[in-house]
Amino acid sequence: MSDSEDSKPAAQRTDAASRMAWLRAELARHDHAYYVLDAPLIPDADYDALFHELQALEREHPELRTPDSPTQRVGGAPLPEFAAVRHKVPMLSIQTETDTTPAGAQAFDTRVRNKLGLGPGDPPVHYAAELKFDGLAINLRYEHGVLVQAATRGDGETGEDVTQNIRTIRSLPLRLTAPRPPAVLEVRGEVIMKRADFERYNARQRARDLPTLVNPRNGAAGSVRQLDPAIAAQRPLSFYAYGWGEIQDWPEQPDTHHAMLDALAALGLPVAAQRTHGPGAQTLVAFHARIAAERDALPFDIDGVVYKVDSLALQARLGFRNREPVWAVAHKYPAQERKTRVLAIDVQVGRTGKLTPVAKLEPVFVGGVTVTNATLHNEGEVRRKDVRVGDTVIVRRAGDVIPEVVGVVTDARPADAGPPFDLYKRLGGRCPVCGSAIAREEGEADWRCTAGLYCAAQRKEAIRHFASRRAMNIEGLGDKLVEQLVERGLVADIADLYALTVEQLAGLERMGPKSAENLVAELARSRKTTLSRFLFALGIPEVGEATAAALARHFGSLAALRDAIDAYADALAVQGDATKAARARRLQGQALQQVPDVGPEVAERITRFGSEPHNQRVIERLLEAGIRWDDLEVGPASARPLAGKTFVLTGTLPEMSRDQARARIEAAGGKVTGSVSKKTDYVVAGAEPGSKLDKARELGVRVLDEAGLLALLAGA
Ligand SMILES: NC(=O)c1ccc[n+]([C@@H]2O[C@H](COP(=O)([O-])OP(=O)(O)OC[C@H]3O[C@@H](n4cnc5c(N)ncnc54)[C@H](O)[C@@H]3O)[C@@H](O)[C@H]2O)c1
Ligand SMILES: [Zn+2]
Repeated sequence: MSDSEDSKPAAQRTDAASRMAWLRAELARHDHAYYVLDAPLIPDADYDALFHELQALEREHPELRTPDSPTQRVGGAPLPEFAAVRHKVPMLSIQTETDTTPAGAQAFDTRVRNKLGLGPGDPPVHYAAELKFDGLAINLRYEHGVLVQAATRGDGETGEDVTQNIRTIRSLPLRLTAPRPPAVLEVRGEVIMKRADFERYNARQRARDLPTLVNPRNGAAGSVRQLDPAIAAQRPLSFYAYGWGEIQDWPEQPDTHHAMLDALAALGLPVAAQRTHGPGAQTLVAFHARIAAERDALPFDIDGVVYKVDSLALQARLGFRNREPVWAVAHKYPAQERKTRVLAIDVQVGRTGKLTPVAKLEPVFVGGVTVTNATLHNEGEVRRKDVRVGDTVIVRRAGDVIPEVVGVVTDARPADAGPPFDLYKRLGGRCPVCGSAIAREEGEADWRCTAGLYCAAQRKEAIRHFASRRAMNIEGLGDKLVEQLVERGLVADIADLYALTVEQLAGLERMGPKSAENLVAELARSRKTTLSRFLFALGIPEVGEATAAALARHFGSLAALRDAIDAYADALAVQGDATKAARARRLQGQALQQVPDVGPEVAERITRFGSEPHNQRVIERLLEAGIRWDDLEVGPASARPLAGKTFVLTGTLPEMSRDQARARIEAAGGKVTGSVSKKTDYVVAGAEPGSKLDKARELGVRVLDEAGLLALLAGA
């Protein structure tokens, strides 16, 4: 028994022993989730706190340290699906400086100087400083300049062979650029996912209502350890070198860390530009401060900076302790992920009407700011993550990205947690800003408010779009002015624009009487427009310039388009279709879907928008304000071969449904009526026709079968 053990009360020791056992088990559980499954259960900061607590207890009670303690190893077990790679030089961890103030750099310098036996009068030690990337450590083996193998760190001794996946990283040279490369050069560095690539990937997944990546680190680790290289190839990854392993036969090998990195860069390997080297702790303190200021603007996440003794000879003298180099330390920044509690889930209406669930949080300091709201993106995401009111969640804020909830700590769900999130129920089907109906198209991830012309949340955007050059082209109605008009209550919707007076406008910031007069004249001029511009200007979701033009060309007048919308709304409302296919067929026959480029989704969007009473009222008021255009002669004559002809349909056609036949006749300019008279030009008869066929024969009206109708439609 050691003296220290004797001097401690027995009770305290058993407490420590049981706490340490618990910490070991807890850390082992988190290691498995993090390293093997790539699915962490808690934020890194919490993990680090547990880890440091265990380290401190082991320092205090060395006799209670066990060989299987997580402090005695690095990383996690390799996945059995990958071939094992035995590292020639172990891949170690790195010591973390817990003090996040400049004193952290000072403490490292002091430790190094003491170990080297340097006194206050001795010259400063030179250091290299670089970024601490937050990704997955990889060892790249180049033999005679050719990449032959890539391996993960694994448990430090044995990693996984991930060569196939690593080859998909575009920025990695498969061959080094040197006339006489080293016989063997193992390059070590981090595979990461840049923030923009991560956001883009997740946005795409969200739009398709598919699972997203938790954070860039997990994205990188998960992609590299993906069993299917084709999937890995779809995930955009990057690599940065920061070290090396085995080296054979490299005559010009430099003798400092910073010169080694320069040499790696010269060989064509990606090395981050953010690094420095110089004498003493002040070099490190300055670098820590500089990178803290640049952190948000970096294209990737970092969790700190790394300091290394620059001279490789001194590094060798300092050596390793506890599987960590004594000559290096990681100095962290405040965490970008933290735990907190969900107080409520609100729904926000975006400027385009998109409804976004937002978690109201117990305030938490993360990524350098206090966060009280975090986006949950859309209903599908909330359900996949199963976020509920009362839950403890992990919140992430990195760079300038909006804070988001990355996951739930399910262990911590209270008994009285809220029910699974249901956006429609939560809102009672109404927009929380304007009370209009909300809708979501099939296959879409987002719910939307349907009253784009009326909803206060969408006001500014609606006016901006209405006035834009390719819409109503109202010159002088810039963003700043739109803000003022809305904020001062002068304009609530686009129809109000036409009631603005010179006096009202002249009172606004940066508006003289002259520019006020000009704007009123511009507004007056804009009243004369085209149907296509007008439809585009309404900002109907999914209706861009091309679709607006197609609608105008097809229907020729607003009245005709309204009829088509009414008919579509009726068709949508029909209940009791046995199958999806039957419903799709019924809608397909509708006039709206005969417009080029207008499929079922767009037709439904147009219908929702056009049937919304608030929107209708705004359109009425625009017309009352004098907006006008010349209706179009619908289509060139060749496109309307049935103009002026009247049809009656009877019986079942072999291919087309009756609705489809009717829509195609109408699209070609013909008219379909219900009963046969002398005015009827054609009766189209299918199988089991009724009395209409007899009537046609009686009156001598021409009778067609489906083939005959198709020939007419084709203009024959
Ligand atoms: N949330 C969890 O459940 C959980 C579980 C286990 C580990 N972790 C986290 O993982 C980290 C500890 O794991 P670790 O040992 O992989 O990493 P570490 O923080 O101990 O650092 C060592 C690693 O840093 C990386 N690195 C990045 N830039 C470097 C540079 N310039 N020079 C040298 N190395 C650089 C290397 O990949 C190296 O393997 C901690 O941040 C911890 O919070 C979290
Ligand atoms: Zn609304």
